[in-house]
Amino acid sequence: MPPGETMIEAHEVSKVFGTVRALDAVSVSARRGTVLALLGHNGAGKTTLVGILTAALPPSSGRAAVAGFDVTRQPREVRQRIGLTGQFASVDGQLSGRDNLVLIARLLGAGRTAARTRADELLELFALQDVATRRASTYSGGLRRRLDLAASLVGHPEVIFLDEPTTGLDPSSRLNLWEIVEDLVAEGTTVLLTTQYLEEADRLADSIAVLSAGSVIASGTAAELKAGVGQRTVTVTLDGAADPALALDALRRAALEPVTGRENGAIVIPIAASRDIAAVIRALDQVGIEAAELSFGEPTLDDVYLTLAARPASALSPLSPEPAA
Ligand SMILES: Nc1ncnc2c1ncn2[C@@H]1O[C@H](COP(=O)(O)OP(=O)(O)OP(=O)(O)O)[C@@H](O)[C@H]1O
Repeated sequence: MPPGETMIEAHEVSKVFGTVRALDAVSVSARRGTVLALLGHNGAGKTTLVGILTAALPPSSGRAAVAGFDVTRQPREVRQRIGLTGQFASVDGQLSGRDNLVLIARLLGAGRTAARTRADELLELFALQDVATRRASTYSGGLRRRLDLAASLVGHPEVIFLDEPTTGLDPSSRLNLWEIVEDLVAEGTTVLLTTQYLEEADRLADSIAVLSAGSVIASGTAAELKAGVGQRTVTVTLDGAADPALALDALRRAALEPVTGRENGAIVIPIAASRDIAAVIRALDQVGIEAAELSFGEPTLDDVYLTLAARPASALSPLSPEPAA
């Protein structure tokens, strides 16, 4: 399959459990070698969508395909091409890390020698050699996640589903896992990631879909989402001798809209473009004020999330068009 091929696609997928509409006409897609992140509070529908895309759960309506195979009509082909981690973990705590990987390779049909070779490759890739013969139940959280991810890769999947891969990990284990995911993606693996950590989506995801009560309420790149709700700002801290009123006046004359910030009387200036940073400095310079400190603030995904969460459900609409399938 050539690069750029759509590897994950859900088109108007709905799922109804009795009276609960867990998913309502959800459309998402991801191209080969990219990361799609699903964000959403508990109960938003992330697990249900992952269940449908992994051919574990039939959709009530709509269609979904993974690696070009329809999840309803070709579930076997789909399952052969995917790896699952997280809430779907298949690691047996009573077995060593190595025996887990060998067992999975054998279950996937590899011969004894090939299974051992694959296990050793993965132990090396995930730096698990030193603990390879220890029971998995004795592993730390970080080691367990690495083994879990290694287990999902035994069959060389084209698409992997990472369900909250770093929840509960310390910062260095989290970073380590992010680097592994980035390497896999660089080699062409496609990743669907569910996460509660906006920083994780920001770092790893090429595109993000925000789910709320079964609907996609926003989608796009992290930058697009931030531009949709966030506001870039310049924050200026004056030194004690400078007159804040004079500074505010000068900034207003430069067609800027400064507000006095909450901390240390700092002045916060919303800006539309990078050139406005220069306008801030020029305006202050013209009245002989030098900023003691000047910082530039990008909206964060947290801003996006908080803004979306604050909107009444009736006002929710996608911030940007769905990425083309
Ligand atoms: N088998 C089921 N039967 C009935 N309702 C279900 C079933 N599975 C999920 N739901 C409901 O569907 C909605 C979406 O659940 P889902 O587990 O997909 O959300 P989620 O975003 O994955 O949440 P979490 O982060 O808690 O796993 C919830 O209201 C949930 O209670």
